[in-house]
Amino acid sequence: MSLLGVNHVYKKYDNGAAVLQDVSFTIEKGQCVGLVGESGCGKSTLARCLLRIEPIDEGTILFEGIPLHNKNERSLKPYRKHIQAVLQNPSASLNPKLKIKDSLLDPYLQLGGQAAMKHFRYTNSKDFVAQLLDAVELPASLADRYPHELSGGQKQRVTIARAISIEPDIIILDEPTSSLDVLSQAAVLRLLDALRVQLGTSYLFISHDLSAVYSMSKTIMVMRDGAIVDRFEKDGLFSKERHPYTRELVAMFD
Ligand SMILES: Nc1ncnc2c1ncn2[C@@H]1O[C@H](COP(=O)(O)OP(=O)(O)OP(=O)(O)O)[C@@H](O)[C@H]1O
Repeated sequence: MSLLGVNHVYKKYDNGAAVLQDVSFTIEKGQCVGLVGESGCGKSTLARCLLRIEPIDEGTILFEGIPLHNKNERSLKPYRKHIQAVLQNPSASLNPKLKIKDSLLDPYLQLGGQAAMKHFRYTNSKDFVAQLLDAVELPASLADRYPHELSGGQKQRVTIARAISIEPDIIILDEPTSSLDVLSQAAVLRLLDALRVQLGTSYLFISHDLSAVYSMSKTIMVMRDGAIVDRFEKDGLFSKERHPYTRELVAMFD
């Protein structure tokens, strides 16, 4: 059984335009599935639907075979531990009034300090924060700073540390590097890849940047106007069988 199963999902906003159209895919344990498409095609809407920030109109979203799409906030709560997110803008994801250590502790404390851990060990809060900062290659001394005292790349590492702190099964990465400079982008992608291998986490890696998706993902899906128009294993990117739209993206990539 797949870790995440998305089946025939449709979504419209109140203004009526169809944003997601018959979207289906699966994610297996430890796998990175990439989703590429141009601005406005519906990528972030899909992320918000998977995170249940937005409801879907039709279809199913299953975690290990259990439907999530029809659960209310209360019955969804146990599943929040399994699916975390890292979004485009780290400044918006971190509470400016909280020190880094408090932001890092927040997901664990929200679970009532009950998260079952395989890789991190909670002995005390200081040590736990140090383990998390170390996992994202940041010095423990950043724990007492506020977000505005960190660079963009450091802030995004903190949001990654927050996401992995409760050892979720899946992380939805929605344009996680697009607000960073080129060097920080490459470093954050390398870090994410290493963490996937080390922690066995699965990713849905969403980006408009085909080269970033290509570097991270084993399976790649191409979205256009809310529909998945092509999907293939990474090795098949340059195949003649690719959808004409994928070939357009590849031509830009060259
Ligand atoms: N809350 C909303 N209400 C109405 N329409 C929306 C809303 N959010 C997004 N849309 C529309 O849905 C479509 C898809 O937007 P979405 O943000 O999912 O695209 P995207 O592929 O993530 O784009 P980008 O890469 O620019 O973030 C767009 O036409 C957008 O204008």
